[in-house]
Amino acid sequence: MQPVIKAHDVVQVLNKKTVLKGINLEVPAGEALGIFGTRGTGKTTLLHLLAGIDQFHSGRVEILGMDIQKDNAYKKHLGLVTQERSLFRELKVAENLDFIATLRGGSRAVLGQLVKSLELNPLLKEPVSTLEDGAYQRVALACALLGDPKILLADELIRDIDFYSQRLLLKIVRQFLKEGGTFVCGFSQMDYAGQLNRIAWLTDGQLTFYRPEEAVKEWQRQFQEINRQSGEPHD
Ligand SMILES: Nc1ncnc2c1ncn2[C@@H]1O[C@H](COP(=O)(O)OP(=O)(O)OP(=O)(O)O)[C@@H](O)[C@H]1O
Repeated sequence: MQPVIKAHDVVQVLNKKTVLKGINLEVPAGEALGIFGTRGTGKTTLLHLLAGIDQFHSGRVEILGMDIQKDNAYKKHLGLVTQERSLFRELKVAENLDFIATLRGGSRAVLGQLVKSLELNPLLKEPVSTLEDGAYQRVALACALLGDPKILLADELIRDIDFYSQRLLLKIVRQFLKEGGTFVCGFSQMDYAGQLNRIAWLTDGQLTFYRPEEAVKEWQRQFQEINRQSGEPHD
């Protein structure tokens, strides 16, 4: 079967710095792929390029069989949760949801279902600017899933938020995957690797692929190596 996302030799240069140095990636339908990397390795850069927010320097990306530099139609099948808050801050939660549902052709039934499953009812009248991080991420995920996307891209979906919101968000992502969706997320805390099918580890502008348990082992190995070099105890 044709991968839903395919990147070939993608290079991105930002401010004269080559951030991505030849990304090759194939994501099959239904996969939960994590793009892992420490701070500033280029996870957001890669996700923004897949989402069509930023043009890239060279290479080729196909999403749902479309060359994204030539055909924009793939965007209606994407949902995106950005790392920076990108909803309308001064609008209420309900107004954000209504606006995005209208823009993306999301049905009232889907909107109602997302409000229920992400437990947004108590938040509907709140301005987005007042939400704490976990509540904000629940609204952001609802907005991304309006319009029934086939692919969900998310940047640090559950980092540094309350445990209850984390569990709700992961539950909805699992449901999205069960219904045939494809999930690609950037993350920087290896604790979440077990939620994913495969890890694409971004180092020095290139990806290395691991099974989640292998990635965890490699992370522990690197951690111990750093401790060893700095004279700290191993465990
Ligand atoms: N618009 C830009 N102009 C110039 N440099 C940029 C730009 N955006 C990002 N960078 C640089 O590109 C590199 C990768 O940044 P990016 O935000 O993609 O990393 P990241 O892995 O998502 O980091 P974090 O975990 O901190 O979010 C960093 O060195 C960053 O400073």
